[in-house]
Amino acid sequence: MDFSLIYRPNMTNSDRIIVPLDVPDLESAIALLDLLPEVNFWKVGLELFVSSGAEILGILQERQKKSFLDLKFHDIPNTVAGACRSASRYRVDLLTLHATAGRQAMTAAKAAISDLLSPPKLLAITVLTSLNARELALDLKIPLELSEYALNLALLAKESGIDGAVCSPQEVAQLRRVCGEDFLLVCPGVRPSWSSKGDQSRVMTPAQALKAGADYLVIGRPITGAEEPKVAWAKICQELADI
Ligand SMILES: O=C(O)c1cc(=O)[nH]c(=O)n1[C@@H]1O[C@H](COP(=O)(O)O)[C@@H](O)[C@H]1O
Repeated sequence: MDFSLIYRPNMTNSDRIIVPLDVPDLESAIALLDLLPEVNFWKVGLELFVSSGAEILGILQERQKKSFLDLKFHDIPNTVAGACRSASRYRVDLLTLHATAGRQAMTAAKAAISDLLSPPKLLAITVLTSLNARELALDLKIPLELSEYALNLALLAKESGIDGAVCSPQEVAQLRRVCGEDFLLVCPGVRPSWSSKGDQSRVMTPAQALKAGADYLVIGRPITGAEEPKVAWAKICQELADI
């Protein structure tokens, strides 16, 4: 099913790409912002936040960029709720927590930010895109098909009042069908045909992922690890302009 023309019609397809600042320090992050002024949506994850703190979030705001704070909270309800409230202080657009923290943690997280003027949208991580079906069954002992497990976690998040989910492009069509149009679906695990998978397992190309119903694509190393990041960015935007 092709959802790409139905969803978010006021956005260009390049507005749907989120580039992660997966770098070890603030200087490298600023260098990437300077190199890719075309990118409007950036993700700050564990590597940069742990090394450099929140300063980058202020810089993104000054530059009028959208921001996704991806700290993947996974703890007891009281702690997850407090972390979400603290993170909301940075006025980020998106914030992640793990669906496997459970219903109470997700409900508490939502409640903890509901009185804020413009709270971030909360996204629940379903099944990390680096995992494959074999690892899920043999190592993690999850007795469900991977796609069924991802769907269950997304539905649990939705029932708990969470705004959307992070999932692999391989599950996004099913999640879109079941969770509906208003549930935000963000897909990492996106690889153009000309790039390598690295540690990602469940991948699709940018065009396939958008057509399958993703709202946003997180695309990192194919752009930031390319010899010429600007060229890689332009190539992906061109591929998406053609769908
Ligand atoms: O929450 C995420 O963004 C995330 C969830 C997931 O299941 N898989 C995943 O790769 N990510 C993040 O998405 C980005 C993917 O980067 P690349 O593999 O370089 O494209 C990284 O910053 C990961 O932390």
